[in-house]
Amino acid sequence: MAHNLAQCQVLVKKAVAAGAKALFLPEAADYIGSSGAETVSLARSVEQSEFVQGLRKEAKEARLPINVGIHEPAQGGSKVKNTLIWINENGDIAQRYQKIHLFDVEIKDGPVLKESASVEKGMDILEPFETPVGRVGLAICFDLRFPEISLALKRQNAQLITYPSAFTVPTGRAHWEILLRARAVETQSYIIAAAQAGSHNDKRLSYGHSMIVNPWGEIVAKLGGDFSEPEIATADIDLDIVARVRRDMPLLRRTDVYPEV
Ligand SMILES: O=C(O)CNC(=O)[C@H](CS)NC(=O)CCC(=O)C(=O)O
Repeated sequence: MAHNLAQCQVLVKKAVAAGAKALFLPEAADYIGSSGAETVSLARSVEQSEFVQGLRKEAKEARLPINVGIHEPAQGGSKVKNTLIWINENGDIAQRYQKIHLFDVEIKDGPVLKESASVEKGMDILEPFETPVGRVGLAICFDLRFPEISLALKRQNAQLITYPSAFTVPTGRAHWEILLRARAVETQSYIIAAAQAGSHNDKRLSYGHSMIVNPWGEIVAKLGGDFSEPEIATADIDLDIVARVRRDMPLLRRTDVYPEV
């Protein structure tokens, strides 16, 4: 966790140097455990987490809002929450989202993961909130495969939607870009997808390819999948483009035919 904090501090420096108004870090940026038991044993409350406290300090010193995926202990102690927090420019934790969809897969000759064994599922979509870069809606990684969340966030006037992730390599290769661009086109929003890249331990490898997609579905910034040091992708967020795309092509829902989400 100390190492991950140091990596994130490199990213804060790079974001400040680039003149960024906000920094979006990946899912589970505090650590990736090599087993469910390890993931649970490492979880700390935000007050007790050196990782979170360290980032709060960075945010405050740089006056830079930071969105970051972390683990928190769930009630009872046998599971964790896969949480995404918004640390504002004063260093305060202003928003919190708990991952709704948990990644349970058994892919032939590919990853076998059962997130629900160690993670408690979230029960709520968080209402989008105002930030210096626009109105942000939060979702995490596997949530990307469920357009209902992004549509609900759009209905509540999100202008940017985040998908901090640690995608597996085979599923990332097959689906990452197409899903992110689809969510951008459907919601006519900016999609910010900060991704973990490379090897975590013997068992886990992440796809990387962080991306920022504009409301027309164009990739406006993109990173690779292999790094010697942490990298940032930057893009101008132009809320006039959000307004224009929505005005030029209104996507009026037929909630008389299908349910509203
Ligand atoms: O394990 C942790 O501590 C952090 N959580 C994750 O990395 C999660 C659960 S294993 N990863 C995903 O949801 C990948 C989804 C994915 O790869 C896909 O949808 O294809």
